[in-house]
Amino acid sequence: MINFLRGLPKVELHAHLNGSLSIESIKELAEKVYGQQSEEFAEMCERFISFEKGANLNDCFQKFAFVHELTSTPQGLDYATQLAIRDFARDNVMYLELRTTPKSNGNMTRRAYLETVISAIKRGTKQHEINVKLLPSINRSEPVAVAEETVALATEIAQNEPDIVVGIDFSGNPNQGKFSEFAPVLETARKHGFKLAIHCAEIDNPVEIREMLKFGMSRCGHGTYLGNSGFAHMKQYNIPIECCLTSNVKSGTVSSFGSHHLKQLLLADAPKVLCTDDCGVFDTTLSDEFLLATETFGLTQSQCIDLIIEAVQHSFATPEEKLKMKMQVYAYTRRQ
Ligand SMILES: CNc1ncnc2c1ncn2[C@@H]1O[C@H](COP(=O)(O)O)[C@@H](O)[C@H]1O
Ligand SMILES: [Zn+2]
Repeated sequence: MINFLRGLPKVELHAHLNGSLSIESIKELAEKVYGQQSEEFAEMCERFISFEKGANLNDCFQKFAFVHELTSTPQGLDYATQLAIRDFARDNVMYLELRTTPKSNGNMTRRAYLETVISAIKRGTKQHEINVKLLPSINRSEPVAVAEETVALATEIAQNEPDIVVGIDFSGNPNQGKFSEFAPVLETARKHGFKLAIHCAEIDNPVEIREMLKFGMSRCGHGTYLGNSGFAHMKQYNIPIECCLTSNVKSGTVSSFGSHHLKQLLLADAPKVLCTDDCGVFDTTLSDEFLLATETFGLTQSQCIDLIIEAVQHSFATPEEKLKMKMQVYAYTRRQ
């Protein structure tokens, strides 16, 4: 099964750039940024991917600082983006929607951050057989003014790069920030033609979940606490839930793989896509996530193919790109 899954051309719709670097790539990046690496750095890498029993989401969010340090210069960010694309391409991901929060610091502005990532995407897609889109992220734990700047920049840059900048992601620590305060800027993004991928119901917050469902979205990140009525809503409006099994279990929002809500979504025939979230932090790959789904829920090879086709449908790709992806999947299945 694992060889079939590794070879299968896959679609990754939920991947945060700074969370997606494998340990090997982090080491490569550190070599590039800092030069020769110490034993201490190797130990930090081990700590980065190890989770204490009972770890929670807040613990996860602390981990990102480690990578953010390495991507705090244009050179580091450029290299990190290329490495992330290479890692996904090596796992036979044919289409990737990468999301990342533009950050400003003494080395670069948010505009420079986005331009650096886009330039790396353009080179990465020439070097590897992969199509990559970008969803600039709004981090809910930052001020609304930052979100406004991100959406304004995304809107401007998308005029020159309409094939790359296709949507906006709403993410960050769900214990912080209020969705209602970000709704106006997300509405502006939607009016400018961006698709919205919103982290929704990653924790149990019924008031916010209601607000988000009313607001609407193109895709829902996690959806863990939507409950049966929420799942029915998503099915009615054809909004897929981006399921990230390892992320949810390691961050403690789901207690075990067997109790993951993917099971209910499969039973209800509700829209769903399998994703990694942060394959670096959670030490996984998209192929591993599919393997987990086959082992936990008994999915067959043909059901895995159906899930890829479902992801193609829910991607923010053009109709031509979607057709090309389907042909690639069918060509692979014919060779099996
Ligand atoms: C585990 N579940 C999650 N829930 C919510 N937001 C998450 C997340 N995992 C990652 N992020 C968001 O992505 C950022 C890292 O990538 P970028 O620096 O943007 O490339 C994190 O700082 C957080 O804002
Ligand atoms: Zn996420």
